[in-house]
Amino acid sequence: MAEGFKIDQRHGKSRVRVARVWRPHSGGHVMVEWEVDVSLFSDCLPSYTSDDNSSIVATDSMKNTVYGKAKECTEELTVERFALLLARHFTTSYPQVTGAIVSIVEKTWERVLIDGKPHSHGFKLGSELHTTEVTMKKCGAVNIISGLKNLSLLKTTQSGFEGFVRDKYTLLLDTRERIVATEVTSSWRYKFENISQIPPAPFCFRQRYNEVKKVLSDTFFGPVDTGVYSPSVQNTLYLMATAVLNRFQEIEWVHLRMPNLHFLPVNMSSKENPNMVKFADDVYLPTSEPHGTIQATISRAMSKL
Ligand SMILES: O=c1[nH]c(=O)c2[nH]c(=O)[nH]c2[nH]1
Repeated sequence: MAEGFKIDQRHGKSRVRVARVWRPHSGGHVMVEWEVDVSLFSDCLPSYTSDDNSSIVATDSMKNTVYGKAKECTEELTVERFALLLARHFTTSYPQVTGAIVSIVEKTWERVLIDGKPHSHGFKLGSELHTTEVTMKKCGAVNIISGLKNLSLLKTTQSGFEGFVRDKYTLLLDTRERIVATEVTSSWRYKFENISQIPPAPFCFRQRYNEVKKVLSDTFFGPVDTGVYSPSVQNTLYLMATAVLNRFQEIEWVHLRMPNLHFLPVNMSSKENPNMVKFADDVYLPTSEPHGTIQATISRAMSKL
């Protein structure tokens, strides 16, 4: 590189919003809403060091490609497969592009049920987001990460926190009875390392996403009648992540970020009315700030063989 500098660079288009509707003759409409980020590793150093833009793939063209490819996809597909398709396109179409990162966030438009019957073209927005980040090199090496955001979970009992460090700054009392609430952000890596290893249908990334979400929330809650006691968010996070790894062999690691959204006991009193509100596991002050944040990445230990 000229002038004794090194440069590490990529360029792309962020927050390309696209919705795609499929209208099969046989049944109800299918629709998705995506926000796509594309970032390309490409040999275009002269554009940084001079006025030579001749090797730049314009970010405007990247945006147009998102819409062009959405149009060309005549069959419903998942965010993972759309990200793979875009990454493959960019890394094979331009000699100077050596790699691509395509990230997509999908909103959950769910088919409406009216009196238990699925509506043919009516959808309502769920709160969770399905995310993916596909990194691909020209040779077809891939890294596929999927995830979810905004999965809000709460238990009114079967949670406590005791035995933690006590020093002069500690005010929190030990408890075996509290509300635990969180908004889970998770990501997990599929072990497929080359596009040739990605299983064709019936393997479905959306189905796997739904199954992972179910394993995470079922583990958080425990059995319907009895629940399961949580001694800390840390322990619950660990059980959630390991349940996913035990269930799905094609998942290599799971990252979980779980804010501890505190519901504080309400006690209110005055001299005249010392017991106006005396906390008896009934009245809480929900808070979002400040909150604890517990996060970990859990993977399988390497076999000692
Ligand atoms: O489950 C918890 N983990 C903590 O690390 C922590 N810290 C705290 O103040 N409350 C809690 N609860």
